[in-house]
Amino acid sequence: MRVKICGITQPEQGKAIAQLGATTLGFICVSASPRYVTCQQIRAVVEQLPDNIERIGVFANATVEEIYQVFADSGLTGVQLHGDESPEYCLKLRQVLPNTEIIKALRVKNSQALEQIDIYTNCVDTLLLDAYHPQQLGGTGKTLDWNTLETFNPQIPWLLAGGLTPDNILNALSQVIPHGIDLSSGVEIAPGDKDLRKVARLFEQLGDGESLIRNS
Ligand SMILES: O=C(O)c1ccccc1NCC(=O)[C@H](O)[C@H](O)COP(=O)(O)O
Repeated sequence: MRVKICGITQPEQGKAIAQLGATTLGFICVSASPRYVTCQQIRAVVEQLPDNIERIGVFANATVEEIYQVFADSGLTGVQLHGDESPEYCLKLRQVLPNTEIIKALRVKNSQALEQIDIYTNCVDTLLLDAYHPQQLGGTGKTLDWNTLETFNPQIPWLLAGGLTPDNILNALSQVIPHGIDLSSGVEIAPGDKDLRKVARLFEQLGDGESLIRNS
């Protein structure tokens, strides 16, 4: 199973989290976030990582040109769109960054919100479902209603996000079958400062629950 730990800010923490088993690290490129990192900070983390670790830049309502510039300067392998980006915008970004994974995050307010997801399946590589929060775009620690996702089965891979922790991950994965998971505040001491003991416990839980994780 793909495991993305998001909101990495420190090189030693990025390296340790990759060693613990993360397949993917996320970097917040949204300046209003307390987890915001510059290209220089992303590069400092990337330099510590083995090549097989995916490195995703998280953007919200940025211009294609802004994303291109950060992408060129920081050693990212993919882009996560966490704002109100349209399918047309996603297609334009795909032209500008071919051979780059594009993840569209959708903040799910209710079960109707799931209906609009189909319009993205031809425009991006991966979907990410996050919890809705009226003021914040992400990293909120709020969980989705996993019951509403029991039959969710889009045509492209998807990641479950939103308030996941080492304590609730097996419960979530007993109800929902994503291709991967994404955690941020649930493995933190403070925004941007990851708690390596919590990350280690997450991987212990995932190891213990292997038989539950049907889509690994
Ligand atoms: O994490 C942020 O600060 C953030 C700010 C603006 C846009 C997106 C942001 N995070 C996106 C993520 O991928 C988080 O991992 C996701 O929202 C889950 O967060 P959490 O509920 O804390 O696990």
